[in-house]
Amino acid sequence: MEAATFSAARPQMRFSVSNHKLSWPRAKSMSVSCHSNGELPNFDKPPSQALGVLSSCSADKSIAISGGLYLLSPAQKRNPAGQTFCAASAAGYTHVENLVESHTDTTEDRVGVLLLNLGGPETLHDVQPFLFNLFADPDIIRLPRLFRFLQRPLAQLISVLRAPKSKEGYAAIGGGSPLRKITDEQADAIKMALEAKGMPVNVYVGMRYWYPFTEEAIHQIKRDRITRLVVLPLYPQFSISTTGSSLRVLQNIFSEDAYLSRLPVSIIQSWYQREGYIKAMADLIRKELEQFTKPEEVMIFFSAHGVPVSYVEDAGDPYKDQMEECIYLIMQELKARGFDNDHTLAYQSRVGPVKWLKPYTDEVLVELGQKGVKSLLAVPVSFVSEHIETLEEIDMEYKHLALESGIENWGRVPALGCTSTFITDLADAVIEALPSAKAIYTSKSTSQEADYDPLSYAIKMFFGSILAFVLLLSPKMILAFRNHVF
Ligand SMILES: C=CC1=C(C)c2cc3[nH]c(cc4nc(cc5[nH]c(cc1n2)c(C)c5CCC(=O)O)C(CCC(=O)O)=C4C)c(C)c3C=C
Ligand SMILES: [Fe+2]
Repeated sequence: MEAATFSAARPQMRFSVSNHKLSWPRAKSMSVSCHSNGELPNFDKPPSQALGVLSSCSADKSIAISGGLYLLSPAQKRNPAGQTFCAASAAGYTHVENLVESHTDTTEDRVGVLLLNLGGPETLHDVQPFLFNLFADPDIIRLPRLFRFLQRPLAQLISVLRAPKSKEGYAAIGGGSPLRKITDEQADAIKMALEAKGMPVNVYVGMRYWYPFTEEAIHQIKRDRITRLVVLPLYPQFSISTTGSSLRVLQNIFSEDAYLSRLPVSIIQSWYQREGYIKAMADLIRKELEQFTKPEEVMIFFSAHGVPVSYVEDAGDPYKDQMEECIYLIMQELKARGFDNDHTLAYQSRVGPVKWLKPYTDEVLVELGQKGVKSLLAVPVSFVSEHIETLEEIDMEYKHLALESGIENWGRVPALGCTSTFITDLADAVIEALPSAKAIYTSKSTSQEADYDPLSYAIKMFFGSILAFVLLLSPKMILAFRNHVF
């Protein structure tokens, strides 16, 4: 097994970021190329300030890259084609081989589109290691720098505590997440839509916490000798915890690789304001509204995945603003079509003992029932595919709660999936972003020494685990982890 080969150098690099906005009072059009002059990456800032600036951060990369691989058996480290995609060191560090060291101007143009998504466990057996990968992500559990060495022991502990509740949820939706299958279908549909528009592309799927991992997708991009790349996260709104986290993985891989650092790349950081997406959402809502006997009396209930309040208030996550803007645009579109329904936004799926964005979906449902609302249409607004949060949490838990609280007529808008207006719009987003793809310039470091010392790592793991157990094994914490919190 190889030890880590990360250098502590901070390369200079440049990513191109596209952001296409519709009319919204607070929205500004943006299409920028950001430059980094060796500053540390700052996903703690809104993307307008921080995204597109991808430079190396040695403190984070061991966690971010290895997070996806820890606990996997050698067999699991292979993609379905049987190729080893990353070699994990004893410490869980990864090293992406330099398969292609350079591409020249004479190379034929081969466009790649990299879809980023969260990933989900495919079987119940995958649930705990999937949860480990999620909680080992420093963009999901944000520990102060001093306590970063606790990230992995904490992730281990929390994933074990959370696994039984998660397994129940996945068991209820057929024993695993449908996210991989749906994302693959979306990838095929985007490829076909782009081909139909005269742009042949290879589309890759890179998941953050389960197969196919982002590292695998990048490996394949290198094998295919892609010459221009568009990165398209499948999250309409940007959050540090979703798109930000996946971009951090890319940042870590790209900063270490000669080929990737020269590859022209364009990142579409968010697309909640795109006309095609807004119209596709309005189409789905209209269709479901018309299923009710009295559509005009239905309250449209937008339910978004929450994030901890500290992300928005302390770290400047634009997620909440973008969510509100997105809902404003959807409602404007519905109004233009003659639908003047009441609507509300609440946040679901909170986990852990911290404050999350309010209002909480479960609390609002009860309040609405008490206020006499009789018909309600739930709209999952932060996802574009069905998964545990829609199929189990909304369709089972929230529906049950709503009916119990006095709501009589319940409906739910399906996730966009492969809806043709939506896929066409994503294809357009790729076409629009491609011209601004820019190479990432990096001053490749000559020093390849690893910042990994097995003894100090073992000592930290040992004491960290003890501390984590002492801190976390209070009855209140365990309860928080086991139930809807963690
Ligand atoms: C916009 C989408 C999402 C945000 C923001 C987000 C933040 C976030 N999530 C957790 C913890 C968990 N998320 C889990 C599943 C899950 N999360 C999203 C999307 C967002 N998460 C999706 C699409 C899924 C489902 C994946 C699938 O299996 O299909 C889970 C596991 C399920 C469970 O046990 O409830 C956890 C845990 C945190 C802590 C967080 C922000 C900090
Ligand atoms: Fe989540």
